[in-house]
Amino acid sequence: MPNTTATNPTLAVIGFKRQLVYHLHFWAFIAVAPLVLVQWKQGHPLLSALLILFCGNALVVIALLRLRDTYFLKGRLFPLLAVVCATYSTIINGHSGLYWAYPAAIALFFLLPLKEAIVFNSLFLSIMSVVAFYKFPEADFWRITFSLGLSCLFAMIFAWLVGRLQAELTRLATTDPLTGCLNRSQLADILNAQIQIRERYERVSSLVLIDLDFFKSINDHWGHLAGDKVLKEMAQRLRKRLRESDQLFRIGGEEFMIVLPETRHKDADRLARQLLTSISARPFLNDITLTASASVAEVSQGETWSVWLNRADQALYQAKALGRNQVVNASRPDAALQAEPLLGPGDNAPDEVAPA
Ligand SMILES: Nc1nc2c(ncn2[C@@H]2O[C@H](COP(=O)(O)OP(=O)(O)OP(=O)(O)O)[C@@H](O)[C@H]2O)c(=O)[nH]1
Repeated sequence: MPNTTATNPTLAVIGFKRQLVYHLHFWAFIAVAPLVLVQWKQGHPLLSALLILFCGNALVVIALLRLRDTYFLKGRLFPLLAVVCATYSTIINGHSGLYWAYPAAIALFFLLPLKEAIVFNSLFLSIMSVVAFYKFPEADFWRITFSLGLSCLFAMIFAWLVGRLQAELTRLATTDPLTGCLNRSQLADILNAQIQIRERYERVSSLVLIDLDFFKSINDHWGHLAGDKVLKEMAQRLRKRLRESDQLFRIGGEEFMIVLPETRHKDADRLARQLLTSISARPFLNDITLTASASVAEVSQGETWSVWLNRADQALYQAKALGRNQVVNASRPDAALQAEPLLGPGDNAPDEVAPA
């Protein structure tokens, strides 16, 4: 099965799950395949048939993962068949069948979503307890119930912690630690999703780029730590004005990007102007007056995410070249001529940045 390096955290998680499914099916097949014959020879054709089903499913999943890098039913058939085989084997074989209940219960936590695995395992544990109660002496019934229950509990704790670790690592890999905004790792995926909505449903999205003006002079004048605090406050001010569905990225030192789903350039342009006003209207850290430049680009038919972003980038460059503290709309070919400066302290030269 392909083991390529993932290009973003989401793909890394998907790759991890595929590897897990592959190894579980592979080693379970190796362990269980000989039992088909053993059970057949011992005169248990039904169990032998169930094991054939289990091995057949494992083989198909292994082949699909090797050849197409995909599998079906989210790997649910494996744990389902495993618990059925283990239960039936315990009923007809006694202790020698019971040994298989332990790996089956643990596999449930590896392959199913946590809540589903807990429900499924509780059911499995109850059935196995009933079987043990009728099949074995009372002391064994208690031993089996507690040891199987403890195995399930350990597996559940492990799966829960791995899930939390995975979520935390994904959060760390996809967000900027300073501002909490998304970083560039998700950029292509999120822009591509908007492009697909545009192509499929003809619903347009826009993106806004915002870059603080003369930010270098803030660092030079007030120090890097103050610069960091300004960036944090900037993200807070932007976030305050955005909807839940909008996505805020920090894509460069003092450059932010906002993806606005289902938003035409006219509305995006209005929002960008309001955002620039919210930046220039009130000093940062109570003292530092700042302006920003922005560009707006509505996604066009047939363009790729990099072309879309590049259009916005060019427009932002124009906004800077035209004197900053303004919005340039990338959708208009004559955007440069129509850019309108905003009122505010942005007319300051870099060395004029001073306490308000
Ligand atoms: N404090 C702080 N500064 C940063 C961070 N990332 C980038 N910078 C600074 O941001 C400044 C960006 O400078 P420039 O690219 O010249 O841009 P600018 O001074 O804003 O000028 P214009 O964009 O042309 O208006 C540099 O001084 C960087 O060191 C950061 O995380 N924290």
